[in-house]
Amino acid sequence: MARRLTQGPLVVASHNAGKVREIMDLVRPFGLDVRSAGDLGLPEPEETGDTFEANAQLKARAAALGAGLPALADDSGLCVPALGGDPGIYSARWAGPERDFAHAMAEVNAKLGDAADRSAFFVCVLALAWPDGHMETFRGTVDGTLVWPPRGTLGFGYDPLFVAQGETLTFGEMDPGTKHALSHRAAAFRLFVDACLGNRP
Ligand SMILES: O=P(O)(O)OP(=O)(O)OP(=O)(O)OC[C@H]1O[C@@H](n2cnc3c(O)ncnc32)[C@H](O)[C@@H]1O
Ligand SMILES: [Mg+2]
Repeated sequence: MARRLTQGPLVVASHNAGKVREIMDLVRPFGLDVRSAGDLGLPEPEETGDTFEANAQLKARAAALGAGLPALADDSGLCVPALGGDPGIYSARWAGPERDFAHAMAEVNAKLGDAADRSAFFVCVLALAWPDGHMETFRGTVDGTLVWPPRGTLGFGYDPLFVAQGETLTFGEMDPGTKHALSHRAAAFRLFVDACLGNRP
């Protein structure tokens, strides 16, 4: 049995504005009092793990200890089988310190070259840590293909490159509500809700 999150403040342990916006959208119907790590002035820990789980857990743990509150962290990325799973856990790092995703998307496309396999999937691991060290972890994925050139200005990160299976618009062209019906983040979030909130509207 997962530990339930009862009412009270929850920290969203991310410094990525796009992610924080999506997580706030997903959390809003549950009426939780949510604060972001940035609002609380929490530092951004170094992501030294070699899995999405390890990185999500270290971010959640650092924020829970820093704030003295339960904290939800998200570690996510784009995995491309033809590139051996890259950029994967290095998705943010491929964009460099400037977080230049035009550059990162061009890098993915250049490395793919004329590969026949343009399949890709997004992964999102959510980790919920309490200040006493308890942790719950959830993983969601979404399969799709990569287009070139990038399309759309909605979303963030690699969204303009990615068309989910069965769709025609990229995540960058979709309104947020449509992305939430399909995304890796929403899939992980549903597991989190079922396990830890249990009052899905
Ligand atoms: O660690 P935090 O502070 O949460 O922010 P971050 O941007 O560094 O986040 P990650 O370490 O998890 O890196 C994941 C990167 O993968 C990309 N990514 C994750 N989810 C995405 C999504 O829904 N759409 C597009 N790109 C996404 C995005 O570029 C992120 O920067
Ligand atoms: Mg990060």
